[in-house]
Amino acid sequence: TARTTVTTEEPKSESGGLVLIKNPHLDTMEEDILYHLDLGTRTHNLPAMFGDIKFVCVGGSPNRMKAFAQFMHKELGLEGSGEDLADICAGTDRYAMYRTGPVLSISHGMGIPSISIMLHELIKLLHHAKCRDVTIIRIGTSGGLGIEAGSVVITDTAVDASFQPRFEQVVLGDVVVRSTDLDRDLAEELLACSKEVPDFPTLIGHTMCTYDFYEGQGRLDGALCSFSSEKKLEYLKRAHEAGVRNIEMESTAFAAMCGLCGLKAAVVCVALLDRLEGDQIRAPREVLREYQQRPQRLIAAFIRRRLGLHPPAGPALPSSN
Ligand SMILES: O=P(O)(O)O[C@@H]1C[C@H](O)[C@@H](CO)O1
Ligand SMILES: O=c1cc[nH]c(=O)[nH]1
Repeated sequence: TARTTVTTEEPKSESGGLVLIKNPHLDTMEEDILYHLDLGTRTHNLPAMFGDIKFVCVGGSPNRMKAFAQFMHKELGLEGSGEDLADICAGTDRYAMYRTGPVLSISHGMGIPSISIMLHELIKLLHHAKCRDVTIIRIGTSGGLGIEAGSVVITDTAVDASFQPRFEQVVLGDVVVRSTDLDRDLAEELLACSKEVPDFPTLIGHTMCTYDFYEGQGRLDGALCSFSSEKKLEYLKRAHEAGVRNIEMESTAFAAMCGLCGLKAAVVCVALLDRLEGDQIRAPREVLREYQQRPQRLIAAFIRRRLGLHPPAGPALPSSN
């Protein structure tokens, strides 16, 4: 078990747009194998493959991230249908990665351990590839808190299950605490872009990140539950009063790791339900599929705007994700 709590207030040094790697050991390595991505510095020319990437989008499901890359391909007006985009990480089934134009789309699986492994390797990839001025966005799903199902939440602050803006990682037996600040200007820019996709509500709020979908998010419907429905509601209402508008399972680790490495980061998640009204996700699959597309449509509008591709093209997303 962990012994001490060490609070790190590591300053964000000026990176000149480059990705900051805070690991002196990396410089001494002759080769870096990005094992879970099936990529490496000896086996792949990472600057040639990825050097011009400007937008990285991550999300839990491999199919969602493939659908997003295909959608972006069309939105950017690139040649071909985009249906044949290849999985760059096809040699491993841990994560899936697609690129189209300056956009990289990668899956991260469920929960902090899974996204954290992916981010270590992705951030090193961006560093080895000498990428500059990269914006990274998590496009996900979540449980809403006091908001209508289908609403999209842009996170201003990622908080833990005690509503604190921190991410705790056990390192050599000590608990290391890292800040979970996200880029305020980016969140406001995304909110402004949401005016271009007016058919669903978009708001800014705190996002609570938990280590579990069931007990960890105060659900009564898991295999284990040791609390009453009153206690659950009391907890969720306290979260709401603290500014939490949605709950998911990756945002604190994502915010902490990207922030320390100098990446401008945002979290944009759709709410699949209002947790003040229930625990089970009852919406039909078709409805859930359309909900999942909402953050993708918002981010497409944002990327198009950043690239000067205005006004939005607006073709429908494929029905798969
Ligand atoms: O990336 P997604 O939207 O899949 O992430 C949320 C948080 C958990 O990973 C998962 C739980 O259903 O959904
Ligand atoms: O309630 C929910 C829905 C999606 N993802 C979560 O983590 N929680």
